[in-house]
Amino acid sequence: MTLSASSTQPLFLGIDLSTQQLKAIAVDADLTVTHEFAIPFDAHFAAEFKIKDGVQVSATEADVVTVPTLMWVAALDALLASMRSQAFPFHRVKCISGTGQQHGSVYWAKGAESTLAGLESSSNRELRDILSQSFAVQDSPIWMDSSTAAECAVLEQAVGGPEKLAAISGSRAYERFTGAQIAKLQRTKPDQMAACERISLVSSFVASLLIGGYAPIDESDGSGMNLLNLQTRNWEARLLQATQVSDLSVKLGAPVPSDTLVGTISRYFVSRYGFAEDCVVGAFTGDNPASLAGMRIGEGDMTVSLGTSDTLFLWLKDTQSLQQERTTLDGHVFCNPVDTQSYMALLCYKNGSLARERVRDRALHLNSEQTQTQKWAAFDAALASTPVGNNGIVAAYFDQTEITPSARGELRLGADGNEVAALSPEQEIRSLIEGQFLAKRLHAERLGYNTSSARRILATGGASNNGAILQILANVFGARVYRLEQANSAALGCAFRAVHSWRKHGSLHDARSFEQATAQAEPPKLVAVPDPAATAVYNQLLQAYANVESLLVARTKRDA
Ligand SMILES: Nc1ncnc2c1ncn2[C@@H]1O[C@H](COP(=O)(O)OP(=O)(O)O)[C@@H](O)[C@H]1O
Ligand SMILES: O=C(CO)[C@@H](O)[C@H](O)COP(=O)(O)O
Repeated sequence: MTLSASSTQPLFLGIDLSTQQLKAIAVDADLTVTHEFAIPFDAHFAAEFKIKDGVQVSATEADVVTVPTLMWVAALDALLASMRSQAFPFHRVKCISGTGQQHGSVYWAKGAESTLAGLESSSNRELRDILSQSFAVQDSPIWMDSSTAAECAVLEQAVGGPEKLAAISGSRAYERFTGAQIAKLQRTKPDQMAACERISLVSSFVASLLIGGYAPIDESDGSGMNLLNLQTRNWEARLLQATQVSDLSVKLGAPVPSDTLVGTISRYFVSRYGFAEDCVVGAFTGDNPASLAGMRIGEGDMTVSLGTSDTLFLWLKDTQSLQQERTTLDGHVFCNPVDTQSYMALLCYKNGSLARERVRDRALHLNSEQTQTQKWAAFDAALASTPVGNNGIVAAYFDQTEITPSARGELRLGADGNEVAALSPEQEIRSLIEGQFLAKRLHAERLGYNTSSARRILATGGASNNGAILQILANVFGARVYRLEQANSAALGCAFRAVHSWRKHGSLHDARSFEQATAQAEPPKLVAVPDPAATAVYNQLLQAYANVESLLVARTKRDA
C-alpha cells in the first residue's frame, strides 16, 4: 500500500502551557494548521489538585499564588493521551517547540536528572507517576505571585538601584520575576533549596520532560527573571549572588539562544506514543515571546494579548531608543525570541480576563446556570446599550494586586472627578473595558509608544474572540485592529519556531531568518476600524483614567 502525501508529510508541534490550559497545535511544512488540542486545567484537575482558574491562591496570604508542579506533568500525560485517542500521527512530527506562562519556576529534587534519563524504561507508566518524587518544591510560584517585595529591594540594591537593574536586566525588580522568587525560597525554605539540583522555568521544564534531561533556559524567557544581562545574554554574577543561593549558576545552567535545538525526544515518548526516534525538540520560550513569533510582528506593530493576563508588546531593534523615550520604569525588555540581535518591550496587566469575568458575572447577576457563550452575549449587550466614554465615568478594577501599576481595589470616578459609589450594571461593564484599554494606552505612551503613528494593532488571546471588545481597543488607540484566525498565537508561534529551528539547525542548514521562513503563513485579518469621533472622546478621558490609577496607587500604599 502506498501512503498518500498527506499521510507522510512532516508535522511540527507547538505546545503552550499557559495559566488555564495546556494546548498543542500542529502545522505542516507549509505552515498550515493541521491539528489542535487543549487540556483545560479546571475541567480536568480542579478537584484533584484544588485549583481554580488553573492556580492556587493561598488562603492565608492572598499575594502567594502557586500551581502544584505535578498537575502540569499530569496535564502533559492527559494531552498526549488525548492526542493518541484522536489518532494523532506522532510519527510524522519532526520537531517540537513550545512555550509556558512566564516567570513561574520548577525546583527539581536531587536525583531527578537520572529519573528523567531513565524514563524510557518505564514507558508503560504515566509521567505523573514516575516523577511524583522528583520535585524539591511541590507548588511552583507563578506569575500571579506578588509576595517578594523584600527580595526585590535586595536585587535592586545589589546593582545600585531600580534604574541600574532595569538597564542590566531589562526590568526594575518585579515580584513575580523568578530571581526574587528564588531568593524568597532561599530565605524562607533553605532546606528545600538545598534539596534542589536544578531550577527550570515553566517553559524549560516542559522541554526537559520531552528530552528526558534538563533543557536550558532560552534567552527570551530568561529575560523575565531579573538575573540575565541583556547585553551579554548571560547571567549577571552580582544578581545571582544577591539571591544567596551559592551554586545558582549550576542550578540554572547556561542560557541559550531561543532558536537552539535542545535535544532529541526521549525514547519514553517513542515507545509510548509512537514519536519518531529522530524527532528533535527546540528550546521552549515564554508565552508572550511565543505570541510575538505567532503573530509574526515587525517593527511598528503593537500586539495586545487578552489571555488570563493582558499584555501589550512591541518589537524593539535595540534597547537604547527605549531608554531615551520612556518616562517610566514600568514595563520590561526581553531578548527577542526570533531575532537574536533584537529585543521586545512588554507591559503586563494581571487583572485581564479573570477581572472581566468577575465584573461581568457580578454586575449582570450571572451564575453557573448560563454558558460562557450566553454570558459573553449578555456582556456584549451591556456594551451596546451604553455610550462611548460612559458619560465621563472612568474606573479601574484591580481584584488582585495589579502589576502595571502596583495597586489593588476598585475605584470609579464620575465626569466631575468625584468618586461614584455605584453604577448601573451596563455602566459597570463599559467602565471596566474602557478602563482596561485606557490603561494600556497610558502605559504604552509612557513607554515611548507613539499612538498617533500607530501602524496596526494585532490582537490575540481568548478575549480577542470578542468583536465588541476589539472595537473599543481600536477606538481607544485610534488604530486598525487585526486578528489571526488562530487566537492561540503562542502555540502557533512555537509550531512556526519548530519549523524554523529544524530547518536552520537540522540537516537542511537553511539560513533563512524566521521572518523569511514564515513569510507564507496566513496573514492576520482586519477586524476593527477606529471611529475618529470615539477616539476623540478617549483622548479626553486619558488623563481622567490616569487620575483613577494615581488615587488607587496612593490608597494601596496607605493601606499596606
Ligand atoms: N468571547 C469572549 N469574550 C471575552 N473573553 C473571552 C471570550 N472567550 C474567551 N474569553 C476569555 O479568554 C480567557 C482565556 O484566554 P487564553 O488566551 O486561552 O488564556 P491562557 O492562555 O492564559 O490560559 C478566558 O479566561 C475568558 O475570559
Ligand atoms: O507575567 C506575564 C508576562 O510578563 C504573563 O503574561 C504570563 O506570561 C501569563 O500569561 P497568560 O497565561 O496570561 O498568557
